[in-house]
Parts: sequence; C-alpha cells; structure tokens
Amino acid sequence: MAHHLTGLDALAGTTVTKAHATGNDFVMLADPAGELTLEPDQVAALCDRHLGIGGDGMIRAVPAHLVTSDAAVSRVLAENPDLVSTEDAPLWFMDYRNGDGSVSEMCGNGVRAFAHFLLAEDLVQLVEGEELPVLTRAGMRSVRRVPEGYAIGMGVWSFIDPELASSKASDSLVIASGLDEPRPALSISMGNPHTVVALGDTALLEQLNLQEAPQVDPVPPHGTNVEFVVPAEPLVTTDEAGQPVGRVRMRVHERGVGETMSCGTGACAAAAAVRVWAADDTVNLWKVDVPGGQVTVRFTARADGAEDVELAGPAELVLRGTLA
Ligand SMILES: N[C@@H](CCC[C@H](N)C(=O)O)C(=O)O
Repeated sequence: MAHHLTGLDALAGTTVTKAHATGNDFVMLADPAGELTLEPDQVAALCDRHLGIGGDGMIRAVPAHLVTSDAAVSRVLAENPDLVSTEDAPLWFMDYRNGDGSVSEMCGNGVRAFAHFLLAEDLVQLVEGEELPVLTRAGMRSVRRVPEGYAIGMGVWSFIDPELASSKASDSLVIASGLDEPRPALSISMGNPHTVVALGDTALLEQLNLQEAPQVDPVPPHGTNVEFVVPAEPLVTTDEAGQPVGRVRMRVHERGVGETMSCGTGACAAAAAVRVWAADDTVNLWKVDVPGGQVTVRFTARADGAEDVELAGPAELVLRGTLA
C-alpha cells in the first residue's frame, strides 16, 4: 500500500538537510531564489517522523529582500533601517515553522542550526571574532562562533504580563500529567512565549508525562511553550575563573511540537525565571541541562535595566539529500 504524503509531491527534487542542536531537530531547506512556498501540511509532512524526514521543526533559509511581502520581515527591516539585503550580500531570513506546520516567532536552537547550515552550504562566511546577522520574525539576532559551537545574541527577555514586573512571582497555574496538583508558573517572552514551572526535585521532573500537553491557566494570548525546571543543589557554584554559575535541569513541551530534547528560547526563559525567583540578578551565567545535552545562557544588563540574553551551544548536520 502506498502512503501519500500530503503536499510533498510538489517538493520532489528539493535538496534537504537534517540538522540538530542539542537534540532539537530540524529539516533545513535553502531557498536562495525565494521560490519555495511552503504550506502548513507540507511542513507537517516533512517533519513527520514515520512518513517524512522527521523533525521538531522546519527551517527555510531565504534572502530577506526576496520575502518583503512577509509582514514580519518587512517590519524587522523597517525597525533596522541600516540593514540591507541584496543579491550580492543577502541578509538571511530564518523562516522557522513548528512540526505541526504552525509559525513561530523564534527558535534559539534553530538559529545555531541555521548558522551551521548557511556555512556548510557556503551561503555565508563567518570569520572568527565577527558576527553574522540573522533576521527572525522576533527581530534581528546575531551569531558568533564559540568553542562549543555558536553563541546567539537573543535580545532582551521580558515578562509576558508586564504588570507582574512588580510582584515577580507567578502569573498562572500549570497542570501536567504526572503532577499531583497545579503548580504556579511565570510567563516570559524570548520573542516567543514561555511559561516556566519550578519543581522541587529531579524525580518529579522525570515522572512528568509530556506526551500530554500541560494545561496553562490563563494561557498567554498566543499560546505558550511550557518549561519544567529543577534548580541544582547548590543552585550556584563557581567556575575555574572564579565566576558564579547557576545550574538547572529542564524538560519542555513545545507549542506546535510536543516534548522536545531541547529548546533554546525555553532555556533562556527558564534561567530568567529562576533568577527572578532567586531574587538574585548577580549570577549572570547559567548552565541548562536538557535531555539532549547542555546549553549556556548569559545575561548582560543594559543601561535601561533590561537584560540582554546570549545562548550558546552546539549544532550538527546529520544528512543532506534530495526529496524523492
Ligand atoms: N525549539 C525552539 C523553539 C521553537 C518554537 C516553539 N515551539 C514555539 O512555538 O514558540 C528553540 O530552541 O527556541
């Protein structure tokens, strides 16, 4: 019996790459001429783990000047008038979609995979010490090389409900399969929405069944990704350079995907929430352990009190091939 993959026939002959960043995996497509139109059912078929290639999401690389009809691209270009994208010097847009075909504003692990992919495809050069700009629906992001892979300038984090900035505790309750009672949670934006829940110990984290979507009440306006974190004991230690380092373990249920092995924006949101709960903004370096490995999150205060976030970790390419 032949299995028909909805909408994939139209992509026959397209070159695809499979990539992952701490186990968060993506189907990557290069679209240098801006020719690909991807419908949600095609994205879902590509990301299907049985009938497609399989991935938590899909990422298309397309020059920004070829997709100015995309409202997010034109908004970001208008916000950054110094940026230019031309045929000779394209500014690359990371067109990220979740595995169910839905669009998300941002994907932190995705930016690392995106940079690695652009370099492998010879679409960009990234000289040691320089930064590669990447346009995302959440705004501009920057990428630089670091020993463990890539570090992404993620912009500032913010509370989804700004009124909470004064109370700084929780804004919602989360019910999840495997937890005996609803837990307080804090919703944080990293360009995309996150709701972070603290758990008391690792056994609780491990017994969660994230095959089932957690219920958030009230749910943020555009839905949310839900992170469960367990602070290490002690929460803060000192690295070889004598610098304080915070450490947490995290599992995540992603909007439009399900449980994933890692979520970069989620790790940033989790570290930001734990810092708020600890009422200590002096620890700026955080290690976040996820099922797919470890990422590093660094906070830097701006003059206006907001905090820039940097996310660092590895990225790998797994295969390159042609759709049959
Ligand atoms: N895994 C990503 C986040 C992907 C988008 C998310 N599912 C959403 O809908 O916002 C990351 O590494 O940040």
